[in-house]
Parts: sequence; structure tokens; C-alpha cells
Amino acid sequence: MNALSVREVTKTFKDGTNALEKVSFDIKTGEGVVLLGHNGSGKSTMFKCISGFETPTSGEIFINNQEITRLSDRRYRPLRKNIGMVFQNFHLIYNLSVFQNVLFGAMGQNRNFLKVSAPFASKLLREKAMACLDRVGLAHLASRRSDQLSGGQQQRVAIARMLMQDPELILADEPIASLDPKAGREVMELLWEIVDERKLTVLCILHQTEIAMEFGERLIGLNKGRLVLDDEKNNISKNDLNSLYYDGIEELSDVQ
Ligand SMILES: Nc1ncnc2c1ncn2[C@@H]1O[C@H](COP(=O)(O)OP(=O)(O)OP(=O)(O)O)[C@@H](O)[C@H]1O
Repeated sequence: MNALSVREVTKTFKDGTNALEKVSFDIKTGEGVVLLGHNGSGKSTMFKCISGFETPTSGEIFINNQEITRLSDRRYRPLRKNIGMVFQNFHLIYNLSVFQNVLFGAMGQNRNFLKVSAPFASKLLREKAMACLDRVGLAHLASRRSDQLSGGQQQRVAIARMLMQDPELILADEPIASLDPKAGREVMELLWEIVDERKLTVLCILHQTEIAMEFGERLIGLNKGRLVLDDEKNNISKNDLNSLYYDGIEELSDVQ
């Protein structure tokens, strides 16, 4: 079964910018796919269309075989609960504790601010938040303010918050772009371990081609809004990756 199907999706913004042009791909349930492409190639626009924050100009998107392309926000909201998002800049509330940030991950299921506020949350939710924090190795920092953590730790908190949602599909938008190479690798290893153990589906935007080749089972690539690469990692050459960024004119030196 496909967790995600994108069918001939085109997105033209009001100012005439063609961000996506007839992009099609499928992601099977449990698959880990990396999305690559130069700045401005349409990756974020693709994510916004999948998560319902932009509407494609034409084409269709299906999540678990249900078409979501033009659902109203009210009808899309219950489906969005199943999509866990991880962002480059973590999107934590920095003057609140780590624990509170993780509890907020249950907002989609509860829709009541008090139910996910630390002093009022149920024992069940509080225990779940601690278990999620424990899974990312940060239970001992639960009471610390989020702005007193390193970047790698903040991304781990964001992953714990995402786990509170019990998502089925994860959209990770450059999850390691703000981190140094060591912290970035640790976050990728953690994310992929969790994806494997929970049999989640993941689509992950990356700019580091060597990390993409290491973690992605399959790589897809956009160039100027068009899908120009979609293959298993083992079938992808250095030239395939170069052509995503440089139209084959220059060479990347860091790709093995
Ligand atoms: N709201 C908008 N209105 C007009 N043009 C937009 C809008 N959002 C994005 N674009 C344009 O659409 C194109 C694709 O942008 P997008 O942000 O999807 O690229 P990206 O691949 O995510 O880039 P990056 O790697 O820099 O994040 C760019 O030309 C961008 O300027």
C-alpha cells in the first residue's frame, strides 16, 4: 500500500512562479525516502502541498489512498494528526520546559490547550511525554527550559514532540541543516532508528548528498520544479546527483 501518492502536481503561485510542474511519485508504507534538490527547486512547496498548507494548482495527492488535495482545513485536520513534522529550526517554544514542549505534541488529538498543559494534563499523557523523552535520551532534561539545550538536543525534543502524535507519515524538512556534522549524524541515526522500530513512512528533505546516500533507501530529486530523479540508492551515480545541482556542468567533490 502507498502511504503517499503524488499525481502530476503543479503549483503556480499568484505571481506566476512555477514551483512544481507535473510532479508524480509514490511512497510505500514503511519506506524511507530522501528528497533532494537545489535551493528554490520546489521541495518546501511540495511539503506544504502534502501537509495541506498550500493547494496544488492541478494534480492530486493521496495519503493512505485518501485524496487530500482540496480538502477544507476542517476536513484535513483529522488527517494531519497522522503527519509528524520535523523542521530545520525545531519550532520549540523556547521559554517553556522541555516536558511542556513534548506535551504540546498531543494537541492534535486533544484540541484543548488545558489538556496538554503540564499542570492539568492527565497522568496518561504525562507518562507518554516522559516515555517519548526517554526514547530520545532526554528524560533527565525534562524540566529544563528549551532554550538551555544544544541544537542537537532541541531537535531531539522536537522528535519527542512529534512522537506524542503517534504519526504514520513523517515529513522532515532539512532536520540537520542547523546542526554540526556530529550532532546532525546523531539526529539522523535517531530519527531512522525510530522510523524503523515503529515502521513509519518518512520523506526527508536533505542538502547533504552523502548523508542522503547513507540513510535514504530511495532518493527523489527536483530540479526547477520537475522530478528528475527517482530511484533506489544503489542505482544512483555521482553524475545523477551532480545533475540535480549543477545541470552536469560542475562536479560535487564530496559525493562518493
Ligand atoms: N508563496 C510564494 N509565492 C511566490 N513564490 C513562491 C512562494 N513560495 C515559494 N515560492 C517560489 O517557488 C520556488 C520554489 O520554492 P521552495 O521554497 O519550494 O524551494 P526549496 O526547494 O524548498 O528551496 P530551499 O532549498 O531554498 O528551501 C522558488 O522560486 C520560490 O521563490
